[in-house]
Amino acid sequence: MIQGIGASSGIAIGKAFVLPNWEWELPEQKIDVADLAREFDRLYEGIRTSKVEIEQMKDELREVVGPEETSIFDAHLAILDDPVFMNEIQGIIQRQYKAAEVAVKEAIDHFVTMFDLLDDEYMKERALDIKDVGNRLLKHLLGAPEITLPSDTQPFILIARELSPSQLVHLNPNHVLGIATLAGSTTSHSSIMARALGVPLVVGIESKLEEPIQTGDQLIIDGDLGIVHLHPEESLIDLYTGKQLRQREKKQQLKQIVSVKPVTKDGKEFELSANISSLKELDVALGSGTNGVGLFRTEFLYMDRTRLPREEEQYEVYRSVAERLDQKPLIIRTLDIGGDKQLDYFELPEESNPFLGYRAIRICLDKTELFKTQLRAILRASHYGNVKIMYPLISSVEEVRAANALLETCKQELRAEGIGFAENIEVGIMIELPAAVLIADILAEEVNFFSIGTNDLVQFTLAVDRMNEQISHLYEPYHPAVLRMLKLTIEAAKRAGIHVGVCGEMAGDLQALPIWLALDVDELSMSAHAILPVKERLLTLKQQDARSLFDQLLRCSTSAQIHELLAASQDAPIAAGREIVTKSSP
Ligand SMILES: C=C(OP(=O)(O)O)C(=O)O
Repeated sequence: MIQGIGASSGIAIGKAFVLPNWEWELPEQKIDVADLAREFDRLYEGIRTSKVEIEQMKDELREVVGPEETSIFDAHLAILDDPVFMNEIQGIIQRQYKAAEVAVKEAIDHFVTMFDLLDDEYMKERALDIKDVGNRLLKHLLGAPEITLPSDTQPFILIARELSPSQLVHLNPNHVLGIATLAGSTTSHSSIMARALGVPLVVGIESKLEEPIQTGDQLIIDGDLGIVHLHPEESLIDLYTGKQLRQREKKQQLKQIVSVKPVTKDGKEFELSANISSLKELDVALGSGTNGVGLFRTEFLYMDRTRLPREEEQYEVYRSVAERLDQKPLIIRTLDIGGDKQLDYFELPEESNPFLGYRAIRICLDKTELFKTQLRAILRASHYGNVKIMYPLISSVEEVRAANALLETCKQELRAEGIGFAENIEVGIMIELPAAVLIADILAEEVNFFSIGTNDLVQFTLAVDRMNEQISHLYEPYHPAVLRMLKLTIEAAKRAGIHVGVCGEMAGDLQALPIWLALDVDELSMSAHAILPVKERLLTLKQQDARSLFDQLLRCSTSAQIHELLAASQDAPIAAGREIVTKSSP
């Protein structure tokens, strides 16, 4: 039995598939003269495979959007035939005795830097094309870093050192029964994605691992207790099979409340919405009777690829989600990369504190073309549903105004082009920084809604890196300081009369429900799998009781006391007046 940390609940029983090393390592040593011919053969084979892949994508896209939109692929094919690009690569191999992948990487860097220096949008676009094609070629030369199915194509339990969000987007939840990682934290974006996909996940097993797990080993993953069982006995497998069955029955039973309104016993109604990061998560959300999408993490559209998605590609996805939601609200969060969300083709600077660094709205306000491309795509999609825009990581009014000014420019462009969009599209912000909480009253004057990002808000309030396993015990959503942050934000929104939701992981935590009830939050947006369990508990609660409980929570001086009160309220209906020893409210 290996004790780790449960990061996504559920049970998986099956065989291990151990992910080989993911690193793209470029060979350092030079090649021998005798190997020159072999390097050229590898290069030509890589080019051939890349061309076949591009032709296939072109055919697939032609069927969906028609031949006009596929010209980009012709441009990419032309680069692979371009004598200047190819001469550069061949020259590096021939004259400097470097391996084909090194030569390709150096040629990409050379042309991209050269084109980027020219103050010409067309050439900058060409630089992106070169990066895209070059990365595809590199992928084939180095061996594609994709999760491929084990050869017997049986569903498996994935074992990896750590999984990045961009690696997780490759996963087909039908093939992956569960995941265990040697490192990792429960609040990383990979863990959030695993929960969204409904895949059981245990992280941080490295220190307890006495023997390495091998592909083919029999395993049980218990995402609820954070345990991995290696080579379990038959009796244990039987025990877990029974537990798995009961969990499935519970899920079935919860389906009975899909169309029941999420209203407390004394009439407080919540909007229960889903967080999604891809179209595939939308099905689960719709099957859970979601009120809409309270957070579309669009950065995942930018992953699993070799270049930035174009306006048309983004528009197609946003429009498709908006249409499938059929006038239910769709809050699209603009690009939130940085921190643990990296893009292979978009090199972010090395930073000592990436979570405090060049990320999210800061990148968008710097790379305005990139931002405008996304804003245009969202605006165009707004013509087809109830779409709203949300900016992440806002720390000041200036940022909101700068983002809105770019939005206005995009609107003007679309008007001039005769393209339809929702003129009065609502704009909101994430409240995830203490600075935003403290000026929530001022920010509320600038926007239509707030959505509280508790994941980052906890991280920044407590100065605890959400990715750092060593201090994960300090990452405490039920810290008295966090409760005060939530109260300040929600009260500011209420005073200003704007809509306020919560879209961090706390929104789907059953324990936190009385807090939202007491503070009168409008919307809770969570992993689609959490919607029905949250609704089930909500139906048993009373807002009036939650208010009394919250008064007590505010008087707690420690997180332990807060947990104790919340846990007690979970075991029994909230008993107003249940007291523990607390200090008086400041
Ligand atoms: C929802 C949030 O954003 P992220 O995607 O960073 O988890 C949050 O911080 O609570």
